Amino acid sequence: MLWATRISNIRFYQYHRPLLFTAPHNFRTKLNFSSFSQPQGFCYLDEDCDDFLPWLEQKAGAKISSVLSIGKSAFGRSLFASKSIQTGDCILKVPYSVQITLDNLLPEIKSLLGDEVGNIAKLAIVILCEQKIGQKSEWAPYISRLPQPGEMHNTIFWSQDELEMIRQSSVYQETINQKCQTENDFLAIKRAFRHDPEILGDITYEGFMHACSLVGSRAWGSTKGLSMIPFADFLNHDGATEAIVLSDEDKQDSEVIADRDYGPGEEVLIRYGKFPNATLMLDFGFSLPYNIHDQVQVHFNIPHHDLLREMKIDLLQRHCTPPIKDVNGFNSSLESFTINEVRSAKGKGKGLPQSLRAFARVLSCTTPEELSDLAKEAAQNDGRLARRPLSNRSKEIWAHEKLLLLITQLIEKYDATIKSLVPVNSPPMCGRLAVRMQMARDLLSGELRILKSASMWLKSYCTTLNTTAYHCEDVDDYRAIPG
Ligand SMILES: C[S@@+](CC[C@H](N)C(=O)[O-])C[C@H]1O[C@@H](n2cnc3c(N)ncnc32)[C@H](O)[C@@H]1O
Repeated sequence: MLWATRISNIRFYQYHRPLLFTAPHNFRTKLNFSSFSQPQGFCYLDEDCDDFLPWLEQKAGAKISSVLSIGKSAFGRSLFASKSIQTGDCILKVPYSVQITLDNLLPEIKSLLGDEVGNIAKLAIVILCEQKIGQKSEWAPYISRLPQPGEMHNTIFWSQDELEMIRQSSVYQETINQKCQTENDFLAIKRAFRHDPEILGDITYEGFMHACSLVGSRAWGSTKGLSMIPFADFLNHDGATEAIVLSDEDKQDSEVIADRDYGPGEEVLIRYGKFPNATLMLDFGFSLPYNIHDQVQVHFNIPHHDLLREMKIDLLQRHCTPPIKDVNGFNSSLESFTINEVRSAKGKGKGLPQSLRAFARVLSCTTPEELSDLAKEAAQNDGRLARRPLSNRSKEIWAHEKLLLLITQLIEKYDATIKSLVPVNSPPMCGRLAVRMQMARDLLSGELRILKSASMWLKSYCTTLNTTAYHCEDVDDYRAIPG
């Protein structure tokens, strides 16, 4: 599903859709298995799916799983242990031959679609073609089990009023970008099929958007491209687990290895990726109440009234390393910065991204000489700009107080928005709105938590600068995370 590069910068965005990510099979040796069992959801077998695994195994001509059953969870279908599972057991193997990939695109359709149509859209067309032929489709038992539009909460389906709840977060803009991309793909497909109306001539934008969201939330990306992996895609997500979907090129299958023991009836979860709630909401239509991978995007501008604005922009651009990508491929570029939870306010541990602090130091310069000193210092070191504390204490304090002010303002806005969200149990709240409001609350409180941790760190740093003798080499070990 997600190898995620999320749009993170309104000015510099390019559209990369996250997809579930399969790791190569030998990745299993690196997993750090925990062996204790935690109680999880109980299994309510999904009788509608009794025939699903036998059908898929017959199609594959191979055993896929003898320890998992499809059941009902609080979040749609899910897989549950049907017998005891031990840490390290292979719990399912889905051969490539029963996965849906771009190879399933009919040649007459493939030849009509150019490169302007993305792979998610192309795989969505495969799904739409199979939906169109209904029970005659060789994939009917799978296609008929996919969630219906009304069951999905990806932010692309949210109304403008619902989106207003998350305007504060970067996911708002990302949703608009994703809608644009889907519209562009739809128009390109309509153009491609205009002379052959019998091929999906009746395709609607709503149907296409639904199919794209199904692919985005259930397809895995690997070296062999994008694939929908029936049965494995009934597994729900837990951001803390180590179990992921692995690809075995030699055996030509996708596998999952248990990262802990499970008792019969326990829900088995995997990790789709180390995704913050913003990504989970955009691409999967859910959020976690407490997400350890949460992060927040902040935007910082050089004011137009700054007399050195052009010089500063020029300097930053000359020293701008290629956008740093974190583990999920998120960008941290010139004026948009990704902040992860800052673990310690006491000088040790991870601090704010260095790129953000560097930006603030450049901003603090008031003469061309100061800017040129920063450029010289960068040339004498590793080439990166303003990574060391400024030699002038007041400027170093000013730069960090400026950041603190920005973060404090954001905290106030987040606080106000969260307070404006009506408690979920206050009637009359319809089901769909209640779910989306809770997602908005999870998202904003997670981002607020990150901002508060950054604020604590900055306050502590400024206090240190104000209260101790200033030797910029000493504060240099007040660690910041690379970025
Ligand atoms: C790969 S599918 C998993 C199977 C899905 N539950 C079903 O009914 O087919 C991914 C979807 O499951 C749901 N989901 C997975 N993990 C979840 C979680 N931890 N909390 C809420 N919803 C979850 C979301 O709707 C997501 O888009």
